[in-house]
Amino acid sequence: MAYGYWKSGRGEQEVVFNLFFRRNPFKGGYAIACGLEYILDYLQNFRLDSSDISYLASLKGNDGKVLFEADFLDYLSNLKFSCTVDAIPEGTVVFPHEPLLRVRGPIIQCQLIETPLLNIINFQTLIATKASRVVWASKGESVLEFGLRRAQGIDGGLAASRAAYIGGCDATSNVLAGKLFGIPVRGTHAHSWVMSFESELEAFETYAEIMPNNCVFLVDTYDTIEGVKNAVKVGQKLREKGYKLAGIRLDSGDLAYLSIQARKILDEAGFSDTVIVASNDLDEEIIESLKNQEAQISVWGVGTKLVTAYDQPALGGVYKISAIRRKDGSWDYKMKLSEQSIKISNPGIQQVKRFEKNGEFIGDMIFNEENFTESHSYTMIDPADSTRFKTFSDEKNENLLVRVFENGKITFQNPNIQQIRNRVKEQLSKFHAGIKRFVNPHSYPVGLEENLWSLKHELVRRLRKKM
Ligand SMILES: Nc1ncnc2c1ncn2[C@@H]1O[C@H](COP(=O)(O)OP(=O)(O)OP(=O)(O)O)[C@@H](O)[C@H]1O
Ligand SMILES: O=P(O)(O)OC[C@H]1O[C@H](OP(=O)(O)OP(=O)(O)O)[C@H](O)[C@@H]1O
Ligand SMILES: O=C(O)c1cccnc1
Repeated sequence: MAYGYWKSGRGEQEVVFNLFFRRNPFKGGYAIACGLEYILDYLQNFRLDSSDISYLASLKGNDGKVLFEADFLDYLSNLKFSCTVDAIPEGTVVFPHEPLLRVRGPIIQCQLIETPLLNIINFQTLIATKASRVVWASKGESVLEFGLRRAQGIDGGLAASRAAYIGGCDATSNVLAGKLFGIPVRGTHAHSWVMSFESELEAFETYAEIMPNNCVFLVDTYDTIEGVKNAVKVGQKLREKGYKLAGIRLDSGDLAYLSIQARKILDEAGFSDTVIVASNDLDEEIIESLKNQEAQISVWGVGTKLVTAYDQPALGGVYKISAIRRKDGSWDYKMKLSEQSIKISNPGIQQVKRFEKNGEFIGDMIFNEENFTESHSYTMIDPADSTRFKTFSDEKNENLLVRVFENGKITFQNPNIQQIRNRVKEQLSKFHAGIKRFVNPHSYPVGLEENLWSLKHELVRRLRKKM
């Protein structure tokens, strides 16, 4: 496509693209925007070096001839990224059809970055959302991300650890993620530690001698209840030396039943401060169920199902063109038609206003920034049902998209990972709890500002007539 735009003399034509998703992941009521930091890094380093150009020069078409002419490759080797990018900051709660990113600039450049942008945002947004659900299920108890061993490759594992921390996990067992992103690292020990000794007791005792301050014993290698008793024996020795038995970990069997039994044994031996960690294919639904069963677990180790987003392995984010600059300087608004109304994209230079009343978010309005004036009162229409509308008068509001890249430079100070994680917490606390429930969540109102709604319907009529 880039070659086509260049060859037809349209490569520099100014356009606007929006990146958005159409459905909340996990049949949930929201998503958490994540991945902007990677995007800014990518855009800042965007270039094709000589090895890229040589590779492209070697590509042949179906006729066996060289695919790209030398002048085009020359153009590519001199290409500097000059688009203007607006984005919703990481850690913001977002909803279907809201542009998470808006890219404006020469069509060749906007197009070349489509796949990287989608790759980064789709994955990290998905994992941050999954993490926030797992954390919601844990009701404020600690969630440790244990996913690297089953993550989608090393780079996927790294990005997943970052997104999981942003989504609300407290720490990761991925030490590289700790080093690179400043995420706290935590972990216990594996069955192999126990199995490498003659007995479980000897394994725990040796561990306690070496790391008396970090004893969380995995008790299920042979028999969980016997394992808890062994942990208590070592705990008593630790106590005599002035240390504490920090915890035990359950990794198999009925986690509700075993945690209740383990709690009794620990309490009776005076270890009421010793925490019970659980792991084993946990996700938000199992955690919710275990809590309903009054499981005595206070730290949750969650791996595979979190970092692979097991029940929905991809967010369906897309990148659609929504405006093209005409020669006379005006915008020609664009949209994609579809038989399915959910797939009809929105036209315009889109921005999102989030309204707030008494500390609670009450609705988001997508509007066309061109020909838009700030006022006291706004009306938005439900895109799925034009008879439903919502009016906002004098309510506090905020435009969600901010300028992050302009004239080849980053123009936005991305907050540090801690601040992004705090933003998630703060944002989630301002939405009605109904959007967070797992079954049939409440649908938060997101509408089209009335002029954008009219523009969209006028365009649909015109496009359908043309066909
Ligand atoms: N009380 C419970 N209620 C709901 N789910 C549970 C409960 N206890 C454990 N689970 C979950 O059920 C699944 C049990 O997995 P599985 O059948 O592999 O059993 P296991 O005891 O782990 O066996 P193995 O010893 O082979 O690991 C896990 O996802 C676990 O988190
Ligand atoms: O279940 P997840 O959510 O992915 O959490 C991480 C899992 O990885 C480990 O299991 P593994 O079977 O690899 O055993 P190990 O502890 O003996 O290494 C750990 O014991 C957890 O069960
Ligand atoms: O217990 C742990 O620390 C652990 C287990 C599996 C994966 N990561 C960490």
